[in-house]
Amino acid sequence: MTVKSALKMMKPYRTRMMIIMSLAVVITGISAVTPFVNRNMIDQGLLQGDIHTVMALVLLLALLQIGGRFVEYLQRRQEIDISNDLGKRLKTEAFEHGLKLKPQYFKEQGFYKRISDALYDINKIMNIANNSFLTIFVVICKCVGAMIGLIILDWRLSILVAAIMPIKIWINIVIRKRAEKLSKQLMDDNKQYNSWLSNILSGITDIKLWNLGKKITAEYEGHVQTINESSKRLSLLTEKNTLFSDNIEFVLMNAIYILGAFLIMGEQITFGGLMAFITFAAYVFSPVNIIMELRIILKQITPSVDGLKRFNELGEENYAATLPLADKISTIEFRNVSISFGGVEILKNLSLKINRGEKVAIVGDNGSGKTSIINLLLRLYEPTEGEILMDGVPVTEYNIEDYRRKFSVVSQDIHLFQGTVKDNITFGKNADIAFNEDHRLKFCTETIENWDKHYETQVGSEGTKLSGGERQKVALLRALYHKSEVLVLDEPTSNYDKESDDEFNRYIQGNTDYDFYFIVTHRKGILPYMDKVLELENKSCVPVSTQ
Ligand SMILES: Nc1ncnc2c1ncn2[C@@H]1O[C@H](COP(=O)(O)OP(=O)(O)OP(=O)(O)O)[C@@H](O)[C@H]1O
Repeated sequence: MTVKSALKMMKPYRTRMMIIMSLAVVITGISAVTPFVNRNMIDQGLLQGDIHTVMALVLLLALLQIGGRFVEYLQRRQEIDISNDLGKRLKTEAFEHGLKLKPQYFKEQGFYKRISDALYDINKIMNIANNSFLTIFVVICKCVGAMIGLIILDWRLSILVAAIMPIKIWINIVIRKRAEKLSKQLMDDNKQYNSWLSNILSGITDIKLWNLGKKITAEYEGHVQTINESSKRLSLLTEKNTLFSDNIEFVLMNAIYILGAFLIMGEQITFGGLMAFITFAAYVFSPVNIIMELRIILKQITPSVDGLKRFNELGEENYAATLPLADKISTIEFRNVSISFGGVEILKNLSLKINRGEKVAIVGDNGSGKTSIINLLLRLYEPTEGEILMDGVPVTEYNIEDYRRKFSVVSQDIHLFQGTVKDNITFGKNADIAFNEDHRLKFCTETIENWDKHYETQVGSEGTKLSGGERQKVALLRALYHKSEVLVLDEPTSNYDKESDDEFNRYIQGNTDYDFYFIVTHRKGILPYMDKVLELENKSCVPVSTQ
């Protein structure tokens, strides 16, 4: 993360940052003053047997301590607010960016994996904020304050304290390098686990049917074990850092005692001065330790910062275009369109032109590329070569949301969201469902009206409470409810019973609600009602008779 991008990220929090820094100045003052009060309390109070001075200075020390803690609390509050808000912002932005990504990025890794990887990276980065990254200002101020106090108390002992710093920094550099490597390993382990889990979650039924439970559990255990080992190595590294730092401090303290003893004997420092020095040397060390640990944490998040950067750089679909689409589309054209997957060509040089009012069926063998044509039309796939035009303009020049608004779609793989049938049809619009009056749709609406709760029936997770045919009927009603110009149906009746299929064909036959109809089908009954039937053969389309 560059300093520039970090500063840009913190821009909305300028006021809060100012508050944090002002509070830091107060803490610096308290840190600088406290050692002197402590020394005077010992020299002029304790050693002189002056109880009044002791009482007064102890009270002053208590006030400084309580005041300092309260200021730190106020500061921490600001920090938590910033961290929460920043976390929410980053996650929401990543989620929104994820939704806008070009569909090609979900081919190899599904949406869940892409998003969960990005959210994992954000959580890692936010770790920094939660580990009081902002407090670094305060910590530095505190350290500087205490250092000034120590120098005034005794410059010779202060040199001893300062001499230890390069050793601590050197250890830290070594540990940081290792931390970066281990963090990358932990991140890769977590991402692999996420990928595995997203694949498993969607296959629970098959896991049961094929008795894969034991195998999957063993795989799960393996993933958890790998992650545990990586995080253990990382945690132990932090512990090693603490171990070395503590021992160095221990040696230093003893050196201060010895040098301090000589200084007291030479009457160059008072007893109270030495005690105050030793107590407040810790004021210097604990901030230095925090800063060093933060440097390690910074290294730990480097792979996540890089990962998030790569995610943010993935291209989005065209949401920016302002080129208006005609209210009524006249033509849709595929011009020399080819598409390949992993070097395997599925469609080659496909050209076709559909005019307004035409009903088009696409037929062909399994895997011949019918759904690919639909996905190209819906801009879920991009042609490897050639282009698709709407009213003579390449579709890529239109704003993606405006473009998709032109389509009412029933996909081959229907997804229903958890909720009621009505939720799934209207997407939360509180309007009445008026299909009931359309008699041509009775084959769909009657199915739903026969249920106890009609449109209020719960569909279950991914629509599992409904049968395959019922799901297709709900999906058809959804497409019709959000009526637009182009009706796209990809094997919409593959699970229908014979009667419903016939009714559906009759519905399409008499229907003029849409300007364009694209129907992918293996069922021949609908073909006589189509204006054009295109058969996919040898990676291209050939018109066939509609009879
Ligand atoms: N996202 C993808 N990544 C890789 N290969 C793909 C992808 N989408 C489609 N294919 C491949 O392209 C070919 C055509 O697939 P498509 O779904 O278009 O066929 P289809 O004619 O609709 O088949 P079906 O009648 O079985 O539904 C298949 O061999 C499929 O494996």
